[in-house]
Amino acid sequence: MKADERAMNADNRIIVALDVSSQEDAIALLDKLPDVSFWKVGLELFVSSGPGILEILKQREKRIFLDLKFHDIPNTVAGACRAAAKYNVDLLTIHSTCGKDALKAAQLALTEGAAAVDKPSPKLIAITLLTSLNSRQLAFELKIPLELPEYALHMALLAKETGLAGAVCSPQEVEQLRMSCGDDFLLVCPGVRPKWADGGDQKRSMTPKAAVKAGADYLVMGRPITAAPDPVAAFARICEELG
Ligand SMILES: O=C(O)c1cc(=O)[nH]c(=O)n1[C@@H]1O[C@H](COP(=O)(O)O)[C@@H](O)[C@H]1O
Repeated sequence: MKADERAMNADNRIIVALDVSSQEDAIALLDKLPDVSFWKVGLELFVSSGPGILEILKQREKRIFLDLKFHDIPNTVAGACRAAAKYNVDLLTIHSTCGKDALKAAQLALTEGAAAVDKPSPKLIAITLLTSLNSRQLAFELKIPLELPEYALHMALLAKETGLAGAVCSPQEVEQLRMSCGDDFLLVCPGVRPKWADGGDQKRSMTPKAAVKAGADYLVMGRPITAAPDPVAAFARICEELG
């Protein structure tokens, strides 16, 4: 995505996470927030209610981020990507820590899978380091000897070198990743928190405005909107803060 495309409306930049456990609850959120144009279907909803929600989102002409965070051997992630291609979603996730062979196999299978069903290929984006982890956990639980920013950059570059379309990173690393990965590399940031929202389990947060200023193409937000007492007002307030 080029810089001019990045200068889009605030509400087009926000991807709202449909982190609910049933299709009925998901539809209730879609009904409540008709102005949201980009939705994320993640593990909770996909595992509990299957792919039906994707068809519903398509019927409503919404863009879809299918966040299944694949993490497996090359043959398995390739099979999963080939199968996911038929859903005709916009974004799909895989962990960079699968390694280059798996990332390459996944990208190739996704492209082939999309061509086989005559659909555009979803953009495959790689998780660098989950936003729920901090540098202490990286060092002492995961035993990664690199500093956190260096590790996140390394994971993003692995994805870029393998031909993936972009990466998922915390807003705290997005400026550095943007500088190193260039303007054509899609950078999607979860772990975004307005000042007035609860941080929850997110450890490397920034405000929506700061994240965009630092170079994020898209912001992924769930609870600050969906668990707010008034989700419509929360979404409107975030759009207003983004300017
Ligand atoms: O891939 C993701 O979207 C993701 C990656 C990551 O590192 N951290 C992260 O929070 N996410 C997702 O972003 C969403 C954040 O939700 P909230 O914390 O409720 O805003 C959740 O659906 C997470 O699964």
